[in-house]
Amino acid sequence: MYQINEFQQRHILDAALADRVANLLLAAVAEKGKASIAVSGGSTPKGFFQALAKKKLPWHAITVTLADERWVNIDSSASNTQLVYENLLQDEAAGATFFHLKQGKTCCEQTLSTLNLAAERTLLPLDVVILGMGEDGHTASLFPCSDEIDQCLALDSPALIKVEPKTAPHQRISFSFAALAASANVFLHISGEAKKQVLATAIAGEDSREMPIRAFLHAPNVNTQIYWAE
Ligand SMILES: O=C(O)[C@H](O)[C@@H](O)[C@H](O)[C@H](O)COP(=O)(O)O
Repeated sequence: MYQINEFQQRHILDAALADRVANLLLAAVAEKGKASIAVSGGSTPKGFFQALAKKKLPWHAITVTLADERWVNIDSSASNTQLVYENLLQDEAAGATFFHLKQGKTCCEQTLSTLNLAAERTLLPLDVVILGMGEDGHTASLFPCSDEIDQCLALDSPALIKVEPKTAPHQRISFSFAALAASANVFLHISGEAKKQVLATAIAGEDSREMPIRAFLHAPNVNTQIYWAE
């Protein structure tokens, strides 16, 4: 399932999404004493990150992580971690805990199993998930071109998996569809006409292996809130 929220300008979307997410995080902390959020990298979320960072929230009780990360050093311009440190873990949000997806020297089985245990212990199920979407219909690092696509979408996959996209650079570590879709609050943040067309194509078809975002749009038990601006 999905709902579409359209905004005329990106900064209005950013403010509205930050308000909504702040309320959800606050409610989760009030209920459980802690909250977790997975955000996406890419070029779209910067303004949203900066708006959310200014919210007065009990950030010390909030864990921030990424829906996916590229296996690159934090000083690389391709690092989503760097993007989050520079734009979200600032201002009020500087007090949040960050759960790193790139831990250990290599992205091997041992690294993944340690990471999965730590995620299970500290942040799953995610209270809030913010997804982006690529023009090929990928979301997080659930890439249609990858050999791991079945594992990306399988309901019994581990929360964190290794993905090697064939049409995008870098080895990735990504939350699986199952782990992301287990969140009660899944958002898809996109902007521009091209993404609107991609969304229309995704909505019109069924095959999630072809466009992984479809898994979030069509699953009856997931209500994906789409935030789109011009
Ligand atoms: O690390 C990443 O690349 C992502 O998390 C990815 O899923 C991203 O959200 C989309 O590719 C959209 O990226 P843009 O916002 O740059 O279009």
